[in-house]
Amino acid sequence: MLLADKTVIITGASRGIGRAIALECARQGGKVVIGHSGSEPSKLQVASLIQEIEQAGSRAVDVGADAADPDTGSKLVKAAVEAFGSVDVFVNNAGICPFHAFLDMPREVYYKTVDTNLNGAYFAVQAAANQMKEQGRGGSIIAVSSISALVGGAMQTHYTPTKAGLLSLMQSCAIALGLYGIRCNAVLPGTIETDINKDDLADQEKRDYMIKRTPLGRLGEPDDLAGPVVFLASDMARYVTGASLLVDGGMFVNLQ
Ligand SMILES: NC(=O)C1=CN([C@@H]2O[C@H](COP(=O)(O)OP(=O)(O)OC[C@H]3O[C@@H](n4cnc5c(N)ncnc54)[C@H](OP(=O)(O)O)[C@@H]3O)[C@@H](O)[C@H]2O)C=CC1
Ligand SMILES: C[C@H](O)[C@@H]1OC(=O)[C@H](O)[C@@H]1O
Repeated sequence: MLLADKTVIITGASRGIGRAIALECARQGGKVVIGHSGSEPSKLQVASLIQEIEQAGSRAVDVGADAADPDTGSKLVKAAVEAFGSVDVFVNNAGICPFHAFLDMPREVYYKTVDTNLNGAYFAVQAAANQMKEQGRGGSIIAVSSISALVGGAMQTHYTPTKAGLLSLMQSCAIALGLYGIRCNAVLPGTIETDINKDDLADQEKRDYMIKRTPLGRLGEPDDLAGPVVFLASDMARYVTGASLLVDGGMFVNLQ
């Protein structure tokens, strides 16, 4: 098992990509801290996820706290240390993408998106890194960025800068934390079918267009991210830091 004896914190793990990552980490022997918003629906989703993780033979605890809050990272780290004694892997995954046009972007939508996706992540990565430094045996930090770190979207002008920001944060942290054996990498998903784009992909024309742009001929599933994240989390990736891995079925390189 690739993550035996490791404690993994994953933000936004109640559903979608984060949930798939949490389950695979557990299957690989990792003990899991599940971050989520703390809303009533998320509590139910997390309860069923913890059951699945236990059935897979591992253990999990959850922390319901707003990813936008700069104190949430410390709460996740505290929960990990209390429950399992360490933090070995931190996956920053929580995110929102409320599609909206640029010219009349409401300030509150802009700030909420940047706070949730990037500002909270900055302090969460900092909290995880400080814990890993204290433990003295390195660690792995992974940000779920996006193909949108590299390309634009007319309805995502508030969102794409957060994904570029996460990619850049991992690159700079790889330099800042290499000294402590802490590796920092980013995964860049393409279009993965989850709640975040349910409404957008309900438009059949848009859906067909996104599939047509993808050389592998289908949209992504949350589980498509699980393997790449587990690899980066594991010691198999021991010399990989500052890297970014597109997980997009080939969409990015498909110009013509
Ligand atoms: N789906 C896609 O095509 C792509 C997604 N991504 C990125 O992947 C990540 C996961 O997205 P995805 O799984 O698709 O989306 P989902 O909407 O399915 O899941 C989002 C997750 O983030 C959590 N979350 C959202 N807001 C907050 C908050 N304020 N505080 C705490 N947790 C919060 C949710 O928790 P709760 O259930 O409690 O609300 C949920 O667990 C995001 O960062 C997204 O940008 C990147 C590229 C493509
Ligand atoms: C939410 C979008 O469908 C999704 O988010 C991303 O980061 C991808 O680039 C897609 O646009």
